[in-house]
Amino acid sequence: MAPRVLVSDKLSPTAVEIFKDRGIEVDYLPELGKDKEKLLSVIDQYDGLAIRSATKVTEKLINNATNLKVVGRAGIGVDNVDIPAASRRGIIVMNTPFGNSITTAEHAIAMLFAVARQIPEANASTHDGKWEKNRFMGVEITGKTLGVIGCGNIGSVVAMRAIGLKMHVVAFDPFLSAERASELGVEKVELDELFKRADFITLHTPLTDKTRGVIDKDAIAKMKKGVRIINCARGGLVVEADLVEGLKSGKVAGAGIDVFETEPATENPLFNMPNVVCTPHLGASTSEAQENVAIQVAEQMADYLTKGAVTNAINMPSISAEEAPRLKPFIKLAEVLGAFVGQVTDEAIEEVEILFDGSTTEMNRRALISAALAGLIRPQVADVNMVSAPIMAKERGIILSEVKRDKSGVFDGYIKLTVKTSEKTRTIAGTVFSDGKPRFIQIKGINLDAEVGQHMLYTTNYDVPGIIGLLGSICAKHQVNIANFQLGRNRPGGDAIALLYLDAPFPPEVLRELRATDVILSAKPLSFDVAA
Ligand SMILES: NC(=O)c1ccc[n+]([C@@H]2O[C@H](COP(=O)([O-])OP(=O)(O)OC[C@H]3O[C@@H](n4cnc5c(N)ncnc54)[C@H](O)[C@@H]3O)[C@@H](O)[C@H]2O)c1
Ligand SMILES: O=C(O)CC[C@@H](O)C(=O)O
Repeated sequence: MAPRVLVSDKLSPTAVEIFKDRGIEVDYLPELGKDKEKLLSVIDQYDGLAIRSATKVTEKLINNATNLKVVGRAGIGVDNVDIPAASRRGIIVMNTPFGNSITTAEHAIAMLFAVARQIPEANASTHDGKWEKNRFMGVEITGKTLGVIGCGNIGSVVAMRAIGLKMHVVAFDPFLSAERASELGVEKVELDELFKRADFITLHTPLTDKTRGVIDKDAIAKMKKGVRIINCARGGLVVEADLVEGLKSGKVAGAGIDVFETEPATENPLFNMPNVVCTPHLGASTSEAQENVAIQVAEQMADYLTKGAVTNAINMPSISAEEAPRLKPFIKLAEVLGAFVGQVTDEAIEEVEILFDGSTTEMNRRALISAALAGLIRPQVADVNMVSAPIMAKERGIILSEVKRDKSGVFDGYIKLTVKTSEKTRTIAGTVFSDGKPRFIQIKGINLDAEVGQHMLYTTNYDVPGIIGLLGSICAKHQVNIANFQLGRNRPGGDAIALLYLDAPFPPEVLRELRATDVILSAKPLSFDVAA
């Protein structure tokens, strides 16, 4: 059945065309972004949800979205999506990190000029026929210092434009390297230094616990008298009540505000204050940017829904469309290795080590680790997937480590999983053969070459004569048909294991009989999803 996507915000029609061209059924219902109840009632019909900022992807919506696999944000900020809730449900959240950066940077520069020259108020007054030439005395921006808080994609474009306008740019961004700062021609400073020196301040960080309220009354107190503040990033970065006070006192000479603490902002203390220029979250609103983000989000969502490729996901490692075919069998391998250990483990898992040998070191290891964790946790939590598994592992306090090693054996590469619980340490290794199918190549340190079957029985036993006969006769007595058999041992007379391939799940009463023998140490039925 073709995947179904709902577009619940206003997106360029190109996105709809792309979905259709890629064989995806699409419903374009932009009014649903503002109609929470209706959206809640239909969301279970969709595999994908394409949004801008009006749709709020809340935990409640996610809980109703029983088929949803991907949320695509045509834009940058994903603060309208409950990412932890989506991740717990295994839903990928993607954004389009570059498509509207230039447009938003240009809006910030437009705000800079609008506030420097009071253009909106001068415009309104002139339209009113007042000709108030003396009322609107502006300031030049040439030679002035611009303080950029957050020098990422948008902040750096703003910085470059401002340098072109002959401003001096100081930037505060804990993640800005000295090399990048010098490449951009900005001076990297601490926040207090920026407050002290900037004539204009522009914000370009995400809204996080660290950045919330970065411009408050204490920050304003540290600024130059006559500073002008621009916010085209997120409402909440500026404490609006404190900015109002700063404007009233004359400490702040003007502000350009595109984003608000509460949106849609239909009333706000900043409205109608002198030299406060407000726009209704228009930063990304150019035809070019909207075309870019719509195309990008539709391509990314279609790639995921039709090919399993993951690009620009917030909660999942990327998998390119090119690498997806080669990676897919190894993802399956990592998952079955995890699933094997997960099914034989009854105690709480404390530590997981994933060893990548040879060619697997060059692969997308984050994706492989997520797959191994998903397999490991699934016996306890059925609906875990590669998105939710790393979070669940973290929530369970599992310590995760990764080891990379050059090719060390006969295989081009393999993956080995070591799982430590309070009781014991279990190891299993596997590889993918040229037929694209995963194989177990070592269990408990015992080498073997075993395919993965849908229904299996795993036993540990003493290496004594008669094991095959014993297993065979007990199974035969209960009409359990053995399709195949694999044995392995560490040394003659030492530890041994057996893997039985069965046509149906292993009946519990037969297990009891097997465990009652004095040569079978443990017997665990296993099942694997062997579908490609
Ligand atoms: N107004 C709009 O319509 C509009 C459009 C696009 C983006 N945005 C918003 O603009 C913001 C920036 O977007 P971007 O694409 O440049 O993001 P980005 O991730 O490329 O850049 C953000 C920068 O902020 C920095 N940062 C993080 N924490 C910081 C802190 N505590 N102090 C200082 N810097 C910090 C990061 O290191 C990064 O360099 C986002 O909030 C985004 O949602 C708004
Ligand atoms: O979709 C929009 O208009 C706003 C987008 C913007 O806030 C973003 O974070 O990309």
